[in-house]
Amino acid sequence: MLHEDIEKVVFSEEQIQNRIAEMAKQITEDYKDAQEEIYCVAILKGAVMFYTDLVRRLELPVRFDFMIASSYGNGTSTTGSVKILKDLDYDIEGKHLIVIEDIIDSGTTMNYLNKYFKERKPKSVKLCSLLSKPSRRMVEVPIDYCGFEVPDEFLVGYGLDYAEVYRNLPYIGVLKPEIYADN
Ligand SMILES: O=P(O)(O)OC[C@H]1O[C@H](OP(=O)(O)OP(=O)(O)O)[C@H](O)[C@@H]1O
Ligand code: HPA
Repeated sequence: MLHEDIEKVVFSEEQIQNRIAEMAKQITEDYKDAQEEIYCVAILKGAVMFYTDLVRRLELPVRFDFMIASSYGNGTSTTGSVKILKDLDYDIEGKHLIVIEDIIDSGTTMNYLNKYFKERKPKSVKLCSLLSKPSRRMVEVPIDYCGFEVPDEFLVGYGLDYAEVYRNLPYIGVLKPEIYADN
């Protein structure tokens, strides 16, 4: 039903947590002289697990904000159109922004959101993504902090869903082929 649907584990819970600790150390170091709050924006829903694990390890004054963006529907490839279902709560003009994503795949979502953020004139914007799938990229998206590069496989777990299921797995894996409705 849940674990039984997984063909293989790609990143274990331990591998994910170890990498997040390294990323948090790097970000803490990079912003240690900022002397202002860092606005950490999660792009939900996928980034929920990564966000909470990462920010609790940042030794910096952080402000939480959340956007909900969606473009995948129930399939395994982007629809190409990004819907913002929830906007930022704060005015980010003149602020340091770190955008926190679970995965950059085709790049469509972040390409769209980058333009949106830049129009709001933050002091700086950096992108932090746990995963990057470079072989699927349709638009270039610079990633400042990347956890792991992954091959061209549809991944689930640790926030990543297939048709809204499997987000609560503590590891990242690949589903058995018979699970996909579009197979
Ligand atoms: O680089 P891309 O091809 O745009 O793919 C990346 C985006 O896809 C996923 O979101 P999704 O639209 O599935 O919404 P979700 O976060 O609610 O799962 C993921 O969380 C990223 O935001
Ligand atoms: O591999 C993926 N898995 C789940 N959601 C995604 N959104 C973009 N790529 C993926």
